[in-house]
Amino acid sequence: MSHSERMSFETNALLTPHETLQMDAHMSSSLEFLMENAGAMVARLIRQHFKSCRVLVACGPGNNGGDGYVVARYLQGWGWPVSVAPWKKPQHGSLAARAAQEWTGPIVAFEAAEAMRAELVVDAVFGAGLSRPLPEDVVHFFQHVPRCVAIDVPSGVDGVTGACWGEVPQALLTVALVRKRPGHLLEPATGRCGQVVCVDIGMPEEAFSGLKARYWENTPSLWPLPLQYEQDHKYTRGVVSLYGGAHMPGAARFASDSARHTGAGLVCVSSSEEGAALYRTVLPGCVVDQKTPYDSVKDQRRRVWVCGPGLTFKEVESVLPTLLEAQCHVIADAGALAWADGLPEKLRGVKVMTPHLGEFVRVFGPVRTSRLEAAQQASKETGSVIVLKGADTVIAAPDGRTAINRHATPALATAGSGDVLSGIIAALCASGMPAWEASCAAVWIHGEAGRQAAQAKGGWIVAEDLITFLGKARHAAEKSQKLSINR
Ligand SMILES: NC(=O)C1=CN([C@@H]2O[C@H](COP(=O)(O)OP(=O)(O)OC[C@H]3O[C@@H](n4cnc5c(N)ncnc54)[C@H](OP(=O)(O)O)[C@@H]3O)[C@@H](O)[C@H]2O)[C@@H](O)CC1
Ligand SMILES: Nc1ncnc2c1ncn2[C@@H]1O[C@H](COP(=O)(O)OP(=O)(O)O)[C@@H](O)[C@H]1O
Ligand SMILES: [K+]
Repeated sequence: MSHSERMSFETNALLTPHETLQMDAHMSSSLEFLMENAGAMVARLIRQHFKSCRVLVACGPGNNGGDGYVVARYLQGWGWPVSVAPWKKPQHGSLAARAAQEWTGPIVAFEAAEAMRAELVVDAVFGAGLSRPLPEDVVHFFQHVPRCVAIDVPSGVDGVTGACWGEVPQALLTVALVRKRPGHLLEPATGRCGQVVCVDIGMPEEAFSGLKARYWENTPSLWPLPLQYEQDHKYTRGVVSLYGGAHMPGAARFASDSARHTGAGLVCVSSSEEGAALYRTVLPGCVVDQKTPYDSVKDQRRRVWVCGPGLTFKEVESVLPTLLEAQCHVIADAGALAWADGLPEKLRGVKVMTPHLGEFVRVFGPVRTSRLEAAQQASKETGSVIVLKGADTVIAAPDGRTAINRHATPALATAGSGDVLSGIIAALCASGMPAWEASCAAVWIHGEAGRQAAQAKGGWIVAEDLITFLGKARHAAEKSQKLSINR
């Protein structure tokens, strides 16, 4: 197995059900051993999280159900009162059927009355590969469950998109096997999973051979940040440019301050005569000029641009086409996205787009699949990195790599927070990071700054607070990277 293959399935890689099936096919002779380990690990976690109580294990006909029978056997072995409720029996001769045969304890009907009698229900009905609506009797059963622990996912969760095939069980704890799945990190599934704990079931390394990770949880090990060197000067750190609008200077201010606080060597702001006078006063740390976009792009150091925060349609119209023609690295947000209302081709050549869902729909039309797939599709079609913002921000690259970020806080839901993000992305692009890595890193640093600011300020912050924590947030990412290298 090559180094890059091993790296690509590091612990922050996310496994799709399809990849799991490929692994299982590769490991067919060890599946019984893996199921035994999976069941044992889930049982151990239950013992860690709960006191001995009446447990009902709800088992489906597939391998998820097979894991359930093993859990039941372990808990019973430790003296817990356990029953199993099979939704449907496993197919004769299957792996799950063998696990079921080894269960010699009580078997009860799969019905709501049994669910109500239990103090804890283990959901081993369906795993993450379910691709049709939950059967009604399963929904009805779980409506009467007091406390629930789910194996793999709560039954009915789509392991890739995080969509729910109907009313899925509400788990307190979800046990992911081998690696988390994208769906564990995406709404609405995240809200149904409770705490997600990933367990090692002894999957051998060769099971990953031939597989290439495409999904990752956004963590600092995904994107090495450039270091500071003795010989650094402002131009080696990178220059960020932006066009400052004459009507909403706050947005340009947030983006430019954020770029500076994240480490950009220099931030240049071009504006109209009226705007430039204002920006000279409010942005003393930036170089402010009245150059036309046409003249600005002649300066080869000014390759990275934020376009959109605080700009009107007319202002975008007067700037963005010139930047794209000059093949500048453009981070398009806010006004630039509104300018492309229903016409994503107007943004062709943009390196990174940072829409929230409303802006995304405005540019690309209604989301008919899932947010995840829609972002991936839009990225593939436009050739831009799409940062689809939200509590579960999706960062999709045109080549299919997709990161999901949960390193954030609801404290970020404050006006100007998006402008801050575009400034961070620009600073990291200007430092030489490729667009997808820069975007992932920026989203993480943004989330970290939000968390630190919220902690310092008692939970309620504004965009200005966020900016003051960006240096510390970048440092936290660097520290985490050093730790993972030394591990
Ligand atoms: N490598 C790993 O990570 C390991 C993973 N392991 C475990 O494997 C689990 C995945 O197992 P799995 O592939 O058998 O899927 P799972 O969901 O159990 O069963 C699907 C079955 O349900 C049936 N079915 C579905 N919907 C239905 C409906 N509406 N009405 C009727 N039937 C319906 C469906 O029928 P079919 O679609 O064929 O008609 C099929 O028979 C995973 O979650 C994890 O717990 C471990 O064992 C160790 C190693
Ligand atoms: N509930 C939340 N949890 C985590 N992050 C959030 C939440 N709400 C908003 N954010 C983040 O805050 C930022 C808001 O951006 P945006 O909506 O563009 O704000 P604005 O346009 O006012 O600057 C995004 O990065 C988004 O991911
Ligand atoms: K399940």
